[in-house]
Amino acid sequence: MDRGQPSLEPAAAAPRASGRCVIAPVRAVLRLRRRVCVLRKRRLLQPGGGPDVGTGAPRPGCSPRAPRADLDQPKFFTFDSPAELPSRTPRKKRRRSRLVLYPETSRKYRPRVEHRSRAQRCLLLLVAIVGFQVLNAIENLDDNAQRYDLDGLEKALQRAVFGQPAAVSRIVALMRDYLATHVHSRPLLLALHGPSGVGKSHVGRLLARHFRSVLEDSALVLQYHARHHCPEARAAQDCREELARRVADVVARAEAEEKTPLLVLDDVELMPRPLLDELHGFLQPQRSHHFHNAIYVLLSGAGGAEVTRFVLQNASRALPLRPDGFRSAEAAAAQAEEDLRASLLAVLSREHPLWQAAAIVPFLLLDKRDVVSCFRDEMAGEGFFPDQARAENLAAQLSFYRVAGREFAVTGCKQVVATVNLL
Ligand SMILES: Nc1ncnc2c1ncn2[C@@H]1O[C@H](COP(=O)(O)OP(=O)(O)OP(=O)(O)O)[C@@H](O)[C@H]1O
Repeated sequence: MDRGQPSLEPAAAAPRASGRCVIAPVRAVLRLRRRVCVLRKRRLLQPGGGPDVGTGAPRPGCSPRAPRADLDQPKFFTFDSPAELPSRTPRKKRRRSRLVLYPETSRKYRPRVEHRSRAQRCLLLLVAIVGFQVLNAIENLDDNAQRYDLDGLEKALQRAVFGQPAAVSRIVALMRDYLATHVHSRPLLLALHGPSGVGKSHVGRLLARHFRSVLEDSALVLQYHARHHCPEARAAQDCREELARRVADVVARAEAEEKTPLLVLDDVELMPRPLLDELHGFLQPQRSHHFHNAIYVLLSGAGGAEVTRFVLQNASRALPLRPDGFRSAEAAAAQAEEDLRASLLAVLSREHPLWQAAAIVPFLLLDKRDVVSCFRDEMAGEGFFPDQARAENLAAQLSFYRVAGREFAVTGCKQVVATVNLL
């Protein structure tokens, strides 16, 4: 740059004495630089002085500490630093934001916006939906338990049925499990088996009464007595068709009302084989789905001999079949009942395949104490004072199996009604 402008001061470039041959050119160069800087600054300060006007940028070679207005400005001290000077150019007026007055208790600043990923939001939504559905399902199940009042049923059975606590618990537990879901792949088939007079029909009647009251439609409860509805004289095929029609009517009606019907079939041991075949057909998966939503209770004396033998063989154990509140006794009773069910299932399955699909509930022999309770209950029902001594006297007239110091009624409470009627 310096060498590019030698013509600005030609006199300075004239040759001098030989001792000064180095200093003279340097001085000339410095003088030239200073001169160029002054000229530039003047040019910058002129109005409309070219494209560089107002940029304020010092050129290379000129002192950065010398602002462009230095020449015209008075030399006195200010607090403005040189760096602040360019900002003195007229600024645009900024609009003041309106002052917002917040109440004392509220937030005075905007909440921080948290950036969450979309996947996280979707996941949260999914969790909320699933949680809502689970709650809804639990509520529906609770509704179902309330609709059929299974707690009430359990209490009623425990109060009215003597000597069969295990059977009552099992019946209610199976019903509770079944009614806990709305959609079923097959009906619930309860098979109550035991000797005569131990309360099978009694339980069947109590169940029918309970379901009639909770379903609020007596047509959704079918009570079929083989002895009465299909006596020996009647053709088995007619009975089969009639049974099929009655069951179809009940399940179709229950489907329309979105309820689970109850079908109690008594004296099943007297049923001709075609009727058992028909019943077996109701359980098949290929049947229309409304046949799957039903509770069948089959009452039968078949297997009664096995139950009697089992009870008498186990009578010497410390109340093995009567869970009277002791944990060990309960465990022993549960195991004994499991064995009994397995042996009954083996016997009954040989008779008909229907029983393989059934939940077997054994009804045990009643002991003397239970028979006395039956007498007292019947006496109270008939308007007599339920005197304990009198009930014991009446019970003593019945026949008992006497094993290991215990007494089991041969005919259970079967003769109780007839005996009390004679009083
Ligand atoms: N465990 C029991 N608790 C209360 N009462 C009972 C019990 N067992 C029988 N009874 C009374 O005896 C009567 C006859 O019993 P139930 O008809 O239930 O016997 P069952 O087991 O069905 O016998 P079967 O197989 O001969 O019909 C009932 O009406 C009931 O009053």
